[in-house]
Amino acid sequence: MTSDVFEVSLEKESLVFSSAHFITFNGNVCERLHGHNYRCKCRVIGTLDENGYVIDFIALRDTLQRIVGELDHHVLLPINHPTISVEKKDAEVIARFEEKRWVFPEEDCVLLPIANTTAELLAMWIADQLIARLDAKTKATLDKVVVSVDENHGQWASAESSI
Ligand SMILES: Nc1nc2c(c(=O)[nH]1)N=C([C@H](O)[C@H](O)COP(=O)(O)OP(=O)(O)OP(=O)(O)O)CN2
Repeated sequence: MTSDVFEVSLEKESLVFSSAHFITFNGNVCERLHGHNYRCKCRVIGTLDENGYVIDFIALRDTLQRIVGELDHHVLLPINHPTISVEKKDAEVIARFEEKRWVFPEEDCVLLPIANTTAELLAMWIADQLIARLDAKTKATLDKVVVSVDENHGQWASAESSI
């Protein structure tokens, strides 16, 4: 029996980020600012390179670790939200939703080009970052990346990106 398609996956204790966020749901319901100890894992599907790898575990691990490290201990804010506005001004970030207003030091925030900081959209952003940051050589044999984010003890959401 032969196989043309292989998969590697990473699920490690170190792939965590503790971040603050709030989302809206059902139209105009806006959560209070709160935090999660998020966990992240990924799967990469593809063919084998000359090493017999889909991708080097080490390259994948270190790249994903850097991405989640950039989210760790930050406030995550969506810049493509239809009704939350996010503005940078004088080294601060001001987020507004209806009558509510939050002001944070700019250095404490990560502004993300997504519509809501749901676990699904965080997973999508991380998958896109992972693909963008893996170098062209490493990406040569990859077909698909699946990133999963856990918001709260087993509440996982996943995003699948084809390359
Ligand atoms: N499919 C999704 N559903 C929900 C998401 C999400 O990202 N994707 N997010 C939320 C909220 O962010 C909510 O804050 C989730 O937090 P959680 O702490 O799990 O909610 P609870 O308050 O019910 O749990 P506690 O254990 O009491 O903190 C909702 N749904």
